[in-house]
This record gives sequence, structure tokens and C-alpha cells, in this order.
Amino acid sequence: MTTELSRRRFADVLAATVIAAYVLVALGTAVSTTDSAAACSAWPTCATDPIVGSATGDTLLYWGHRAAALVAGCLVLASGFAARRVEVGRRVTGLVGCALVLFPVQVLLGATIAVGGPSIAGPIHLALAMAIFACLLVALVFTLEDGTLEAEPGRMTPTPDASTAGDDAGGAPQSTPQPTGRIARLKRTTGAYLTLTKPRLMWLLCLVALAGMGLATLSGAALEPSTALATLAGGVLAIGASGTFNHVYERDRDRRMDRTSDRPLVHDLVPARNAVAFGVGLTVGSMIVLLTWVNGLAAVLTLAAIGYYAVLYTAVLKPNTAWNTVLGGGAGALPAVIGWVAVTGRVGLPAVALAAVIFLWTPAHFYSLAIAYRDDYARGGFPMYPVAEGVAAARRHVAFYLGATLLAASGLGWVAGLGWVYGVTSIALGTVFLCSVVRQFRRPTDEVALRSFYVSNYYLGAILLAIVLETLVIGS
Ligand code: HEM
Ligand SMILES: CC(C)=CCC/C(C)=C/CC/C(C)=C/COP(=O)(O)OP(=O)(O)O
Repeated sequence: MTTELSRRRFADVLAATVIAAYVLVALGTAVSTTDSAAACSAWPTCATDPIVGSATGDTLLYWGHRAAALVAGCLVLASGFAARRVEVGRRVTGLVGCALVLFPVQVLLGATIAVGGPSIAGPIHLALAMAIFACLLVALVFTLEDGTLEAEPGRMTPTPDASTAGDDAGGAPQSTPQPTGRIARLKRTTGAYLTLTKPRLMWLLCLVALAGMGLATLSGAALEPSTALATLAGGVLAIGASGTFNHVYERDRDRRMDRTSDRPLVHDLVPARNAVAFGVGLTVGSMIVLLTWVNGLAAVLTLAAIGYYAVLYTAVLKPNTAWNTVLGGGAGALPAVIGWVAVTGRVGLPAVALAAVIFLWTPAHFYSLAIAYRDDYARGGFPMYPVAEGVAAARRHVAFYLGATLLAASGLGWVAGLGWVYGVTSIALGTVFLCSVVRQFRRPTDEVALRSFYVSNYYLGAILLAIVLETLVIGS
């Protein structure tokens, strides 16, 4: 008989194996994009001593990859043994079995690459590493789902507080006394207009664009400080415009939701007509900045991003389909391409790879929040994924999109040729993100889901900062 304890231990071992497999993928891409491979051309040991010899970041990276492979190999073996002893079901046993079979093939491929084998071995090695990680992650999700006791997470009364009602910072609820003095009224109105621009989202979206610009410099293009400043300024105006249109369109539904019921248009702090004029003004301002100081393609893409968020996402997808977040993710991904285009004048593969990371990250980011606020979204009449498909399905999707994001981020490192700063950051924050999602299965409460939502922002912020550091600070 399988006890709950042994099942839990199996899940622990499997979670450690997933993390090790992820570390292996991330270290592997960092090894193949740095000079570290040149530091060692023998297998299983190197000619160079990692400590006594020239222990550069590159040699350490190379040895780190080999050590991680050893640890991951042992853990895959341990998971395989444990899966046979604990009754975990055929699909989990099958998935762990796949990883067990693929792992020795992967070791052989690694050895082939180390001794200077054919160049095709590299991409196959990366693809196989991703396949092993995917098998293990899916097995972990199925295992955790079997151990998740309740279908519905513990309730938490969502309140539009400072930590979650981000873009509502300037809005005053109807019950608050109306300010009488001129200065107080001016402050309130200014705060209301600022709130319309969704300022709390801007730092991350600006970081996306800056990372896009940084990646462009790896292709040999030069980034002028004036171009960077103008692109960010145009972006801030554009994000402000699209956020404003979103507030206008959703004002009636916002009234019905706790989290959004203190927004400026709900309380007529700004008349809808003025808000539309404000949004149009910001759009025009953004276009002027981008057309004057950046380039035409960056302006066209920015206009498309405003339309994507304000019309396609807000008016078409969000009220009508549970796919709204997945399909809407393209709006947030566009700033990556806009940043690259601002520097080079055309679209490039690393920019598309960064956009893919943001696109896949979006459901992992938002579904956690939507789990915590599912009742609120239901009141607003929005078919967000946890409302339409249930919390268990949403949690599973958070895990799958997280896995896809981690793999896409490793792919980005490989395509763009990023080095150890990006590799180490991805490993550290990726692991934190993974653990926070695993915790959602172990303790399915709204608080834990909300924490995952914030961790998703830290993860993305950290890897974007690493890109900026590596490309614009260290690399310059
Ligand atoms: C379909 C796509 C997305 C949806 C549905 C979504 C949804 C949300 C929601 C509802 C909030 C809660 C705070 C608020 O009331 O404004 C939020 C916060 C946030 N989102 Fe997203 N988001 C999406 C994409 C993005 C993208 C692409 C980024 C940036 C790359 C981003 C960055 C942030 C940040 C920085 C916060 C603020 C968290 C805080 O309050 O500190 N989001 N998001
Ligand atoms: C360059 C440019 C213009 C890019 C625009 C991209 C953009 C603003 C993406 C943000 C997407 C986002 C934060 C949606 C918030 O969800 P929601 O609107 O469903 O949240 P709510 O429930 O709080 O209204």
C-alpha cells in the first residue's frame, strides 16, 4: 500500500529532479554560448584543473554543467526507482521512464560534443535536454495533482489594496470625502489621470523594450542614448494610452469588481469623454516622439501594440473567450520587438525569441492572479481561465506555461548568445518561480497563488535586467 508520506517523498524527489533538469538546460545553453567549451576538450574529465588552473567564469561554467549532469542523472535514477516502488499511476511512470531512457543518450551526445563531434550534435543535445525537462515537469504536475486535496483553493477576501490594485493608486473611492481646496482637487485629478495610464505595469514593459534594445547591440548595431530615451518615452506614452482606453471600455464591469471598483472612471473623477481625449493625446504624443527620434517601423509596431491591447484584447478577447490571456499575450510581447527595431530598423530573431518568452510567461503570470480573484472576475462577467475552466485546470496551465517559459528563456540565451550573468540569473529566479508554483499545488490557497503572481514579475524583471547588464553594461 502506498502511503501518503511515500507519495509526498516521491513528489519531493521528482521536484528536485525537475529543478536539476532545468539547471542542466540553462547551464548547457550558457556553456554553448560562451568560450567555456574551449576550456575542456576531453571527457569525462578536462585537461584543465578547474581550481588550480585558470579558474575563469567560463571554466567554472563548464564544470558546473558536468556536475549538474551528474546530480541530475542520479536524481532521474532515484525518481525512476521511486516511481516503481510508489503507486504513482501509469502516466507518471511512463513519463519518468522516458526521462530515464533519454538521459544516457543525452550523456553520450554531450561526450560527443566535448571531444569535437559534428555540429548538429549541439542542437540535438539542447532539444533532448528540453524533452527530458518537459517529461519530468509533466510527471511532477500529475503527481502533485493527485496529492492536491481540495479542488477549490482556500478563500481569501480580495481587497483592492496597495499591493494588488496597482494602477488604482490615484483613484479615490466614492465614499471618500470630496476635497474642497483647489490644490487638493488638482492633486486628485492629476492622480486620477496618472492612474488611467496603469503606471505599475510600466517598469516591466520598459525593461522588456530595453532588453530588446540590448539584444540588438549584440548584432553589432550601436545604441545611442537618445534612441533609448526616445523609445522608452514613446513606449511609456503608448502604454499610458492603451491603459486609458482599457479603463474607458471596462468602466461598467470595473464597477462590479472589488479589485477595480475604485478606478477613476467608476467614480467619475474623469469624464469618459476626457479620458478618450487623454488616450488619443498620449497616442499622438507617442507617435510624434517615435517618428521624430526613433523610426517609422517602431512607430507602426507601437500603434499596433496599442490597438492589440485596447481593442483586440480589451474589447474582443477579454469579454468573450477563456483564451483571452494566451492570445492577449502578444500585446505585452511586442515591446521586445519594438526595442530591437528602434536600434536596427528591422525585425531580428533574438527579438522574436524574447517576445516568445514574454508571450509564454503571460499565462503563468496572470492565471495565478486570476485564481485568487476568480470570484471577482466572475462578478465582472469575464470568462478568465480559472472562471471558465476551474482552478485545478488553471493551476495545471500555470505549471505548463512556466515550464515553456523556462525553456523559451534558455532558447533565447542560446539564440542570442547570452553568457553566464543571464544563465545564473535564469537558474536562480527560474528555480524560485518553479518552487512558488509547486507550492500552489501543495498549499492551494489564494495567498500562495498571489505570491506566485508577484514571483512571476520578479522572475521576468530579473532575467530582463540580466540581459540589460550583459548587453549594455558588461558588453559595452
Ligand atoms: C494578457 C496579458 C496580461 C494580463 C491579463 C495581465 C493582468 C494583470 C493584472 C490584472 C494585474 C493586477 C494589477 C492591476 O490591477 O493592474 C497585473 C499586474 C502587473 N502586470 Fe500583468 N498582465 C498581463 C501581461 C503583462 C505583461 C506583458 C507585463 C510586462 C511585461 C505585465 C506586468 C505586470 C506588472 C509589473 C504588474 C504590477 C504588479 C504590482 O502590482 O506590483 N503584465 N497584470
Ligand atoms: C507598447 C504597448 C502599447 C504595449 C501595450 C502592452 C500592454 C499594456 C500590456 C499589458 C497587458 C496587461 C497588463 C493587461 C492587464 O490586464 P487587464 O487589462 O485585463 O487588467 P484589469 O483586470 O486590471 O483591467
